[in-house]
Amino acid sequence: MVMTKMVLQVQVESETPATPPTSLQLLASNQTKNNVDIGSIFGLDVGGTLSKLVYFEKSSPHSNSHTSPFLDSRRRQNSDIPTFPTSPQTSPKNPPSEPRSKDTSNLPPPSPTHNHPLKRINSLNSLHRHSHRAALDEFYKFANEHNTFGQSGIKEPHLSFQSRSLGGSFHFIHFETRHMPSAIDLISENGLAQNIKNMGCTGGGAHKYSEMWRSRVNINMIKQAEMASLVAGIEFVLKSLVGECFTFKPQRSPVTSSSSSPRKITEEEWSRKVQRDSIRDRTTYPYIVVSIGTGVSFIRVDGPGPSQFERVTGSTIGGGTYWGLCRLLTDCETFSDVLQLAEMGDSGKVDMLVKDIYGTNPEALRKLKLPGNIVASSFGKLATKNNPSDGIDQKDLARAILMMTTNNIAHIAYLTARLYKTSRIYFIGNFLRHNNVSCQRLSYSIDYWSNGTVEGLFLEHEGYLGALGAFLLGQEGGEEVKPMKEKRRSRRRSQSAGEAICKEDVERIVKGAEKLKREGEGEEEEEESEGTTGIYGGEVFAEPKKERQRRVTTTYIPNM
Ligand SMILES: Nc1ncnc2c1ncn2[C@@H]1O[C@H](COP(=O)(O)OP(=O)(O)OP(=O)(O)O)[C@@H](O)[C@H]1O
Ligand SMILES: CC(C)(CO)[C@@H](O)C(=O)NCCC(=O)O
Repeated sequence: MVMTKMVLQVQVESETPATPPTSLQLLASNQTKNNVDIGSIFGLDVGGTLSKLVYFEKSSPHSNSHTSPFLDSRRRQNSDIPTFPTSPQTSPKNPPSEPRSKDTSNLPPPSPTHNHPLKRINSLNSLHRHSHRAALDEFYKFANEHNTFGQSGIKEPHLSFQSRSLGGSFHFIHFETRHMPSAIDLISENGLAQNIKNMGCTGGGAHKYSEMWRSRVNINMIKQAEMASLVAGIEFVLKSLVGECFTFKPQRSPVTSSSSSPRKITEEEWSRKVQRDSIRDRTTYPYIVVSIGTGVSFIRVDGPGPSQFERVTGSTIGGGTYWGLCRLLTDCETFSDVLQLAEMGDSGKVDMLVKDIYGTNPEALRKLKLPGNIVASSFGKLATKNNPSDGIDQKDLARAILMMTTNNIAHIAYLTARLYKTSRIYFIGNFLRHNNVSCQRLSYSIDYWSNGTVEGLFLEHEGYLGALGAFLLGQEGGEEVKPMKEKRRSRRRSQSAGEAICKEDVERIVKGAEKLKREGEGEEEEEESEGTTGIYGGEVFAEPKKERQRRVTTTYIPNM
């Protein structure tokens, strides 16, 4: 039976909340603030869908060490350090109860950067004052007593980590951005606003909601640029935390050159979670960051400096697309419900495969250089059926939308990495939260297309890097960090939101495509000899005639 929701429920949600402040809020905003400002413990990232709040809990001189699956880099220089183990059975988000030990003492200490180990952290030092301590204790009591807040606030205690260099712990909360007015109310109603004057904030909402924060609770948003915050957060966790970075690899060992017969590599096998090393030295750069939020941003990071990055392109097909379409086409009410549904679905019922177009004639497929069972067109099968919904469940739709979104991102990420000659792509953003299907598909796709020369990498704090960055940059004086080549940004971007690619993007892509074509022509014989390859289907055929060339600079930590 067709389960597709046929009725479109139009929910009008005020974009810029128009509700006037309540009397309580006005009272709060008019309140004379204390001579105390604990705002420097926060970093807020207000995105198109989710708002992420990081707060830093300064350790009191006698407090015990906070228990956390993550360790900062100072500790990893000792031997026998427990790390975040990686095994096929281990969910990336659920660390097993007994961490294994691994000697990482041979790793060099992290190189100092603009944001590590935060020497100029005067704003945090002032928090030791008696007056601040009382305000902090009040906030920590409130925050630590709850795991949920208001309409959609959720604390994620498993992500908390201690930073010895900063002398305290980071904690993580998120809520839906559409509930911003009630989030501000919550702060106000609990008497927390009077001790906060300035707060580091990033994301589009740092601008959009700044006036609301000021008028309702008299809190000033110290705005940090979105991409600079993301990069600062990434650099910080990569240099500071053991167990932060991981990828997925196949369960079986890769095909060897000695194998003579064609071998199927199924996507299902690409499920072995493997821990990856953090940033070691300059050879890590450049790398690509793909931030999969509501929309998708692609950033090239050239070095550890505060402005050594550039947002090189974007895609409108992101987490918002996935969640938006699923809300329309399924009955799921939460993002985690729809991910669970997708895990059970079969996108093959919806997607049109190459063999649906070509038939199974091996000669024709050989000429096309595509195997028959890869996807030719996402959702294409529905275009040619008499009744498109026949035999299709919500779970199949959820899976197909997930695959379509993920494949599209993987494709752009791979081309971006080729264009900028990088071997590392860090995928971040809350679209990947508890989303093993997409993480595995991204790892698999990137490895496959690049012939093992580029690696898709993931971070445990994937959704909080902007918030962490806003906190960190705020400590450094609160000045907005401008990306490199800011001047080039005077390039004309279309005013139309729908027109995602600007002229320079097109020129770059065309140049890149021409270059790839030239390279491809030069390598034609080699390509031929590598046999038929393809991706997108439930499985991929690889007919390698020679061993893959691995040029990945990442140090491989053997899976234990
Ligand atoms: N609880 C949730 N509610 C809604 N979406 C969720 C949830 N958890 C994960 N997601 C996914 O994460 C996406 C938002 O990710 P993220 O928080 O990184 O982006 P954002 O900051 O809101 O967006 P942008 O950076 O584009 O402004 C959603 O579009 C959805 O795909
Ligand atoms: C608008 C932002 C940067 C907000 O985070 C993000 O949603 C995005 O990168 N969207 C894609 C926009 C583009 O097409 O470049």
